[in-house]
Amino acid sequence: MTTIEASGLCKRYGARIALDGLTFTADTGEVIGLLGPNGAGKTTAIRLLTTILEPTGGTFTVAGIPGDQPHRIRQRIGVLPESAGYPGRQSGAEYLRYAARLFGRSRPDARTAAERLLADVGLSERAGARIATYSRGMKQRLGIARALVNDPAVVFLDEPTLGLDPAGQGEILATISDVARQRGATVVLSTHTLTEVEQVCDNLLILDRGKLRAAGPIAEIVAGAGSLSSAFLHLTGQDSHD
Ligand SMILES: Nc1ncnc2c1ncn2[C@@H]1O[C@H](COP(=O)(O)OP(=O)(O)OP(=O)(O)O)[C@@H](O)[C@H]1O
Repeated sequence: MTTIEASGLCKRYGARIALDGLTFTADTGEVIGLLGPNGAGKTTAIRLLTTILEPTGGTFTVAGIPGDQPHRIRQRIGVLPESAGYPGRQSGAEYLRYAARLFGRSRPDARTAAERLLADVGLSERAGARIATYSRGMKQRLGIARALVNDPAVVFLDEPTLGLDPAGQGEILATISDVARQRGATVVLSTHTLTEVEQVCDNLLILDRGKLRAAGPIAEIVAGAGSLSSAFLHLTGQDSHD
């Protein structure tokens, strides 16, 4: 089932075009990578699809809901923004229980949901510890759990592995795969790390300076270029640094 449809999506800031006609679809259970160098338009695309920004052109639907109904879309999505802040004095369990209550869960339901989500992201053992004592990777996993609290159809993760060591990165990537496979959610993963894309993404969108340079299964994008890094260099003129 198609869960995201974007057609000619544009965002302008005065004379600057941050996103220039993004068109793609994504399906249930798919991890779709949004890849591109700095300034490519990845965060802008995520902000448009999550209804934080309004497009200056084009149309989209998320979870079958048209983009002009942002309140309904927000009920059906989960988001881990690029730089999420956390209340350091709360425990992970308190934070998730509160988030579940915001979505209208009863107190016992919120407790059960928080416990399950903490287990899903491998944080059960630290559930009662203050978030201030969590590592960066643990905070990111808590952020993913927070994004799942309303059982979303589509989850948007903006550079979730930024600043993590390889072990932390691996844990996040495993969590992302689980979200797509076990929950059947669509995951939109923004990154500029090619190895990450190759490990978890089914399909890929390569953006550069606001324009979509390639879209489709990784194997198709790699075909001809020999490797994803060669394809990336060819499409964006930039080295991938990994
Ligand atoms: N509020 C804004 N006002 C003006 N220009 C903006 C604004 N937000 C983004 N831009 C510009 O739009 C372009 C796309 O930015 P965006 O943040 O979407 O890129 P990105 O691919 O997420 O980059 P990064 O990997 O550095 O986060 C950039 O040229 C950026 O400078």
